[in-house]
Amino acid sequence: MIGAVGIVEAAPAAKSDFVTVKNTHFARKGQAYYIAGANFWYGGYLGAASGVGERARLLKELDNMKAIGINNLRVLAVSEKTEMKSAVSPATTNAPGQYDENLLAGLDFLMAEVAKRDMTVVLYLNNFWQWSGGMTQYLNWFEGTPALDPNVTKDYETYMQKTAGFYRSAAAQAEYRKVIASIVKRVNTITGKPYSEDTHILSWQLANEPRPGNSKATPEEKAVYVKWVDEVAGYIHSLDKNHLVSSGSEGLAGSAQDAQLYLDAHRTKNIDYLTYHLWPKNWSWFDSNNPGGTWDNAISKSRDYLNSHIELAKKLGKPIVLEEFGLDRDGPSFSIKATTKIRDRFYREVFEIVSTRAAKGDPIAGFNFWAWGGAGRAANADYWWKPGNDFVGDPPQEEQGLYSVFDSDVTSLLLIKEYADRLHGIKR
Ligand SMILES: O=C1NC[C@H](CO)[C@@H](O)[C@@H]1O
Repeated sequence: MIGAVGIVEAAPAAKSDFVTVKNTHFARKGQAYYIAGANFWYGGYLGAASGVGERARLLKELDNMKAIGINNLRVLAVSEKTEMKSAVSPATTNAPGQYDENLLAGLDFLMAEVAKRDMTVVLYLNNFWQWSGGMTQYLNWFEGTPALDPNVTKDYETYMQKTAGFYRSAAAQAEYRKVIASIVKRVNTITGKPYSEDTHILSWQLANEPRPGNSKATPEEKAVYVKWVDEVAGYIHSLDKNHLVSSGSEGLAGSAQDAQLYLDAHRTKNIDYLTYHLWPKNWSWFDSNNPGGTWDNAISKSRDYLNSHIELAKKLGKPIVLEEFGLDRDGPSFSIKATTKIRDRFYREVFEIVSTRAAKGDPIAGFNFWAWGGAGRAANADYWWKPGNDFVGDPPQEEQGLYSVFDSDVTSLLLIKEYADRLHGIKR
């Protein structure tokens, strides 16, 4: 198309080129679209032109993921500078209104390379946890409360209750919306394409694992959370008519075990599909020091969690994506030399349920395992991350090697490919 000044401009993408929801499934380019995805939180960091950027590594990681059928990446789009040791540095937001263009251009580079491989990306715009600064850092900026690091306080209940105060802070919400607008309305500096026109973005996601409060969240806290999800998702849709919006919820584990709350928070027309996460070890269903004695309990609860959330999606008539799940290496060990027999068995159990129910036509739209470690390697004997170290699938608040799938984990990669192929083969 010749523009007014004779510059050839790309014709706007057809609506069908974007991922859309068709009844209880995703559709893309006239076909049913299933996600065989990876969590790749640091993808934009690797894309930076300097500093933490490692563009050669990024291209290799994308090619290796593509080669095993991974078609979707879940990526951290925004991080906040913080004093907390458990958080990644640098950050895309150095202070309210001060954004790191080098890092944000890294996301541009990632999106340009994702497009070349015809992959899609879910971009999350905040974090309920501290490993990227997140909501607790917003509260430090705008309410003067300390940025809480549960790795230091060892008190998750207090952390969750305080962090949910983010939803009620007008000043924090105003900056959060400013950041959202700066990303959603961003023009990719590599491709020249507005993000709102990028058909390789599958959805904007409110945050990583937003929770209403702690396990004893009050009715008032739950109501604030439901209103926040609806209003922020509506705000994103007001900025971008093309893309889907999701919450980033873990499901019941992130909804104070309250199914009604999970349904109420995702009923709004502003939330296009449901998300859920599955963490048997984090939720104490599985003890990796006693795998034989806890496997049956873990897998039974996991199967129930996997299936019951698909039933909740049916209730709302929306697709659902299992966008996080993981288990640690045999031993347990953080070492890349440790085998992954138990994790592979768990992955297969998860993949079987997801792929079987997707093939049956149930509203499960796919998976993203947590998380792609690829060529990254832990740098320190204690397995903790320090600035300058490789990024791996485990963010800085966890040992580097805890849940990562590395490029040398051949049995895991073959398993992922087997089920990616199965999902890609579903015709609807
Ligand atoms: O979003 C998340 N869910 C679980 C991961 C592993 O514990 C964690 O690293 C991340 O905060």
